[in-house]
Amino acid sequence: MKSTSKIYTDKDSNLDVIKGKRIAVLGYGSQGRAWAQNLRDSGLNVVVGLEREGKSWELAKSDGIIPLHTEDAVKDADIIIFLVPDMVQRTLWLESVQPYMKKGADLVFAHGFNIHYKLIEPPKDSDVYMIAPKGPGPTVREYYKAGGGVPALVAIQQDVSGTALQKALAIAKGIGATRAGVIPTTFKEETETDLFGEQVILVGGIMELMKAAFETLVEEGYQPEVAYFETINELKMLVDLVYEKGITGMLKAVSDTAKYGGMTVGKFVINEDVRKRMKEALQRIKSGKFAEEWVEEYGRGMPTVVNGLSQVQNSLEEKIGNQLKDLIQKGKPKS
Ligand SMILES: NC(=O)c1ccc[n+]([C@@H]2O[C@H](COP(=O)([O-])OP(=O)(O)OC[C@H]3O[C@@H](n4cnc5c(N)ncnc54)[C@H](O)[C@@H]3O)[C@@H](O)[C@H]2O)c1
Ligand SMILES: CC(C)(O)[C@@H](O)C(=O)O
Ligand SMILES: [Mg+2]
Ligand SMILES: [Mg+2]
Repeated sequence: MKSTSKIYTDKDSNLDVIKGKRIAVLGYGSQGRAWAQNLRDSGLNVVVGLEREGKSWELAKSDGIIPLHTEDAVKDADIIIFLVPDMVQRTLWLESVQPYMKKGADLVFAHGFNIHYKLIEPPKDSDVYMIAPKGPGPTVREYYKAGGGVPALVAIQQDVSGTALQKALAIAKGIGATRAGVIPTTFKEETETDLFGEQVILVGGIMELMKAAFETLVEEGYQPEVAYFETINELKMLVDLVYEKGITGMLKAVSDTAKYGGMTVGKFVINEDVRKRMKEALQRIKSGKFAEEWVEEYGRGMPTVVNGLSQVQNSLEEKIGNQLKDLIQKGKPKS
C-alpha cells in the first residue's frame, strides 16, 4: 500500500495564478455546466465553447453564459478544458481545437482516458493536466453553491511552464474542490481507478446488485413496492450514513441482527468469485481492452448503452420507483 503524500486544500491554492487568463470550457453537460458556472462565480474569466447552437447552447445562455463556437472559444484561450464526452474529445481536438488554439495553451481534462490511451497526442509545448472531480457534475455545482466542494484528484502530464500544478490547483479551487481536498495522482492511476470504480461498484455493481435483489424478492411473490423500499430506496439512507459517519457509523445505526446477517451473508453473496471477476475487470482496463471495446461500441452508435437505457427505463423497479416518487419526495427533509 502506497499512501498519498499530500492532500491539497484551499490554503495550498491561489486563484491569482490564473486570474485574468482566458479559460475555455468545451462542452456544457454534466461537468461543463458545473465547472463553467463555478469558475465564473469564483471570479475567473470563462467562455464556453460548443459545436452547435442546440440544447447546451440555450442552457448556457439561460445560465447567463454567452456560448461561442469552439474555434472562437479556443483561439484566444490560455486554458482549454475538455468537458465533452470522452468519445468526442479526439475528434473535437483534431477538428476544432488543434487548428485554432494559441501555441502553448494549456490542455486540461477531468478524466485521463484520452491522454492515457493516447487518443489525443498533445503538442510538446503545452502544459497538460487534469482535475478529476470524484462525483457527478450536478453535485459539483450543488456543493459549490452551498459553500462546499466535491473532492478531486489532480495530475500533471506535461509541465512546460513549471507552474502546471499551481494552475491545476487554482482550477480545483475555482470549482470548489480544494474546499474538500485534492489528492495528487497520475493520468494512469486516475483513468484505471475511475473506470474500475464506475464499472464494478458506483454504476455497474450497484445497479446490478439492486436489480438482482429486487427481482429475487418479486420472483418469490413479495409485493414490488415492499421490494423497492427494501432493495433500492433505503440504500440512500445507509450510504448517507457511511458518507457522514463511515462504515462503522452505519453499522452502529443498524440492529445487531442486521450486523450479524450483513457480516455473514454479505461475504456469502459477494464471494471470492466476485473478487476474481473484479480483478478480471481491472485487467481489461489496464490492458487497454476495455478502451478498445468502448471506442468500437461508440463507433457503432452505442447500441449497448441505448438499449440498456431503454431496458432500465422500462423495468418494473423503475416503474414502481416512479409510482412511489411523490410519496418518497414528500418524506424527504425540507431544508
Ligand atoms: N459526468 C460526470 O459526472 C463526470 C465526473 C468526472 C469526470 N467526468 C469527465 O468529464 C468529461 C465530460 O463528461 P460529462 O459526463 O460531463 O459529459 P456530457 O456527456 O455531460 O457532455 C455533454 C456535453 O458535451 C457536448 N457534446 C456532446 N456530444 C457532442 C458532440 N458529438 N460533439 C461536440 N460536443 C458534444 C455538449 O455540450 C453536451 O452538453 C469526461 O472526460 C468525463 O469522463 C465526468
Ligand atoms: C460520476 C462518475 C461515475 O464518478 C464519473 O467517473 C463518470 O464517468 O461519470
Ligand atoms: Mg468516469
Ligand atoms: Mg468517477
